[in-house]
Amino acid sequence: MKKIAVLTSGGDAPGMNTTIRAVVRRGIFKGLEVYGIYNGYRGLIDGNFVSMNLGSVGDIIHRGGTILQSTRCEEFKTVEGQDKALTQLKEKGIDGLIVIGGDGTFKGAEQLTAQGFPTNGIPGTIDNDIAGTEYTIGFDTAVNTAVEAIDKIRDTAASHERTYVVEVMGRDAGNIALWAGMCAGAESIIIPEVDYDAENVVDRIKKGYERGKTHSIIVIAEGVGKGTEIGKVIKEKTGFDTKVTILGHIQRGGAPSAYDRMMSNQLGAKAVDLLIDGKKGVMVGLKNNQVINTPFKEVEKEKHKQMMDLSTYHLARSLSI
Ligand SMILES: Nc1ncnc2c1ncn2[C@@H]1O[C@H](COP(=O)(O)OP(=O)(O)OP(=O)(O)O)[C@@H](O)[C@H]1O
Ligand SMILES: O=P(O)(O)OC[C@H]1O[C@](O)(CO)[C@@H](O)[C@@H]1O
Ligand SMILES: [Mg+2]
Repeated sequence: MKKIAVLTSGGDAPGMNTTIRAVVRRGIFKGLEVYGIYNGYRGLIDGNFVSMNLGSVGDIIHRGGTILQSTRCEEFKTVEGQDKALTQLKEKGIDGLIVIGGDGTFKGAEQLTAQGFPTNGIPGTIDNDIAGTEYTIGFDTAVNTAVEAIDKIRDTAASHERTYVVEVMGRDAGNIALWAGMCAGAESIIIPEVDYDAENVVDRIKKGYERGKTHSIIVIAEGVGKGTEIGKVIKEKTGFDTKVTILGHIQRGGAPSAYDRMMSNQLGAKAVDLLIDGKKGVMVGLKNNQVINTPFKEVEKEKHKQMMDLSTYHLARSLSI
């Protein structure tokens, strides 16, 4: 292994830059040449490669976003697209690839691996929805952003005796909603992993007002449906002044938290070390506080929904009566 390349793909996540830095610096430390690929799989197909040195990743450890840019690339899902990518890697003399992204990104990496190109993955997505790891880079920062926002909403909600529905990100997973809802003391948390019971949500709001609460906060994961629809139902059924706030992409930006930076460094370096040791076709991850690796095939097979530990959800409910 002499030359490796790194790319970021799918939705960006705080910590991607720290991870790029870790990959580049660990690679150089281990005597490798390291290339960056711009725009994820799009840049891989187009041959948009750049040579990276120690200075290329200076002053990015604390920055949100990704200096390599990220895209969603439909062409890469086709055999023709993957062939073009493999030709580029061959022409540039690259021996190994590291992809930073989410579940979709690893499906792509699995294809490259199946076609014989050594590829490893690092989980980078705010959703924390990847099987084979208990943590994905960016989740902690996103949750903290959501909690900070909900704390602010609570101030104004209390002043005006309002009910707020706050929609947070999570395409198919309720992890951000669960953590942010629990940490911000939401009355109800609505996530795709648990059947939505509108009557129960309304009931909890009414009971809260009856015992003198001045506000209610309902956190909903976007994967369940539109917060605006739920807001309408709550308003109709309670008669309370109900507002809806969609936090949106604010959750994807900002400086990575210390925890995200630590994970970026640990997982980034491990992905490089594994390639050097000849271990390929795996995603690095965290289990029981240990850095582990899981074959892409298994990452795909396991369903994240079945992995979610719902004890946290039930605990949150018991604390928000
Ligand atoms: N089945 C597949 N085969 C080949 N490539 C794929 C496949 N699925 C996804 N990809 C590639 O990975 C890219 C990123 O996937 P996707 O848009 O699902 O984001 P992700 O990696 O899951 O990240 P996030 O969910 O955090 O946004 C896609 O645009 C596509 O190029
Ligand atoms: O930025 P885009 O392409 O609209 O993607 C939004 C999606 O990406 C994520 O932020 C990360 O997967 C999801 O929570 C969200 O559904
Ligand atoms: Mg995904």
